[in-house]
Amino acid sequence: MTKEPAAVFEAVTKTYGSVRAADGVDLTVRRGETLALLGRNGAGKSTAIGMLLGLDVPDGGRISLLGTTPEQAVLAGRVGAMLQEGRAVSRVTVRELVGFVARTYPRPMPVADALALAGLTALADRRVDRLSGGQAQRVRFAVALAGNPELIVLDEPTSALDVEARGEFWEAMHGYARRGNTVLFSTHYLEEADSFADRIVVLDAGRVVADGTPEDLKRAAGGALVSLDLGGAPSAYLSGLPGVTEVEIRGDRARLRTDDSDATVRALAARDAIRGLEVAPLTLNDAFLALTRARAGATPEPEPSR
Ligand SMILES: Nc1ncnc2c1ncn2[C@@H]1O[C@H](COP(=O)(O)OP(=O)(O)OP(=O)(O)O)[C@@H](O)[C@H]1O
Repeated sequence: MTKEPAAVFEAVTKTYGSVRAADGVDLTVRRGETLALLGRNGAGKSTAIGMLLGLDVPDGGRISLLGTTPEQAVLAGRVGAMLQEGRAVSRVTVRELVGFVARTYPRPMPVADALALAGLTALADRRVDRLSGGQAQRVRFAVALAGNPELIVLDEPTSALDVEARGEFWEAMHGYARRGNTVLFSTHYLEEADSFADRIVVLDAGRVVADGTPEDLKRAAGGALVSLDLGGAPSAYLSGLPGVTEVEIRGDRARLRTDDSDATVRALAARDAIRGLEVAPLTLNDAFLALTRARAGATPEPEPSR
């Protein structure tokens, strides 16, 4: 197998009217990794995926896919995709549908392999319009596998699935990834990115704001959360306590982000300010919020009443 990266974005920009949907995206997707593109609604995930697949053209910068152009890679069946919408045809069986798509590619995957990888062997003779939502999604996965792709691109693949169907879907995807293939998926679900990706790239307002393993992201956003009841006492001093990087007051409760929770708690104790104390490690959700909130110019989520 050639050694070029699975995909490379270089200074990619895309503007829709006044919206910068891609604002200088630089990203290299390595072969064999499972990478999550994580971001809020409108962060630019679908735009990046559309350009990667050659469905949309960047205004500036360059994208290469498997060492060639997106168009060439897609035509050769080297890339499979599952995009957000897409209605299954009716009346044909699962096997017929996957076989039909496979025949349109130069070097297809054997249909039995695609069905097995998607966990559909037992459903091969079922009509595609008589499947549950989770099974129908796995059929779309089998269709994406039909060309025997080296890379598969999934735009929010599990957004409509329940927890069990989601688990089955990811099990199928892991079988494909274990063959040394590359998976790029977008998601809003932090837990999904955490559980299934080797690497998470956070997009915000068309920019890459973080890139690393889930653990890297938690570390980059810093430490722990210390929360306590204020008991009516003033709160201005909290931001000056050792380790504290961010203070949030909700009602009578203060939430402190700290990169040295021991020092913060000692300082609180010295002021006799420990009431209802809780110390919790930073979750991926906290890390994500901190990363997307910290961007200059980013629109913050509306905060509940302060
Ligand atoms: N064809 C288009 N015409 C105009 N604006 C667009 C178009 N496509 C995307 N946008 C805008 O570009 C921005 C990025 O959209 P995009 O769909 O890439 O985000 P996303 O991260 O995929 O969001 P979601 O999670 O909601 O799918 C948004 O502000 C969106 O409204």
